[in-house]
Amino acid sequence: MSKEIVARLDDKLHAKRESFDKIPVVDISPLLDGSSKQGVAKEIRWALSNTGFMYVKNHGIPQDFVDSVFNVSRRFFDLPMSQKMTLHISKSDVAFRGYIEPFGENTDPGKTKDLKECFDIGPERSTLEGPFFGPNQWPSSLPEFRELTYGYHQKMVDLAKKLLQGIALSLDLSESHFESLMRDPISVQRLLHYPPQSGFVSEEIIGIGAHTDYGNLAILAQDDVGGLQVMNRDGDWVEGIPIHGAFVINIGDLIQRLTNNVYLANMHRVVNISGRERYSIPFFIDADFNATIEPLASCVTGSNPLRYKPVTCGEHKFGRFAASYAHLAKCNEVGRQLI
Ligand SMILES: O=C(O)CCC(=O)C(=O)O
Ligand SMILES: [Fe+2]
Repeated sequence: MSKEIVARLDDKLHAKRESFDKIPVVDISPLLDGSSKQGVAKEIRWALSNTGFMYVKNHGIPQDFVDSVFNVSRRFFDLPMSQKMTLHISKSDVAFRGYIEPFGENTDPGKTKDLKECFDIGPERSTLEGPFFGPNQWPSSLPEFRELTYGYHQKMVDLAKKLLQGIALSLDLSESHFESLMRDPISVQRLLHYPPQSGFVSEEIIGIGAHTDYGNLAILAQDDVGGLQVMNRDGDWVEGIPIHGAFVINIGDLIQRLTNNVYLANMHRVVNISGRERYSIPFFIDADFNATIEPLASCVTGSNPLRYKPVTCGEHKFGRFAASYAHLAKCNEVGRQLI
């Protein structure tokens, strides 16, 4: 049965479908079980320096657990708006936890309003300690939500640390290179919902505007709806087609800075014209708030001269948050004084 076309895309929103030999799918079991860490590191290097993003499979997170987090996420976003707004991110001060409504965060603020709605969770604290560290907000009407989503967050922290061991090896660093920068890292477990768009769709409003991720690494679980577009190193938009059981891995700004652009933080965006609701579950891991990130000497050469000054993780991340959150626009200066 042919599918009814419900949306027409602005030319600027087209993405091509790359063959999979150009978007590597890396089996990371030899990294996790230690049988061939260097072999996986080699594949990671190829992926991140050529295409710039990759899928990982055999990551050890059971699919039925991922599915149960998708289920509870759907139930959360189905709650009435008035209930979701009681958990609004602005109520968590600068801990940045809770619900973000459509257009509440715009990741390409000069160009695009983001239609997505989100829920953010981070490392649990009993009181506000400073930017990115404070109590989470939990929906009282979904008692299982907390255990499932926070459990998923914990598993993602562990997986991200393993992936960063592989990334360190891929850069000829010791596998523990990132440990001293990540004793108590900033991390965000996010749930996302993208309503479908119909009619004429332009860059002005899409699921999530073009952006790079801010930190070290993102691990993304997506449902089977599709709509993720990733820019490859040639500057072409390509479809990040869902692969059942695999995660999409994106490098964030901090790894781009660390590697002096040897690995690029890919631009990506979401355009959901499938006619279906789309859900995704990205996890972001950064470094410690005060960790200084500067280019590795091994990545600075005659043909690739030094591109970045040192920056602290917290300073970089806060700046990107302040630029993209509607609720922070007015308190940008106030927020900055808290750093
Ligand atoms: O939903 C997706 O597929 C991508 C989400 C994303 O890029 C983000 O939250 O930073
Ligand atoms: Fe992203």
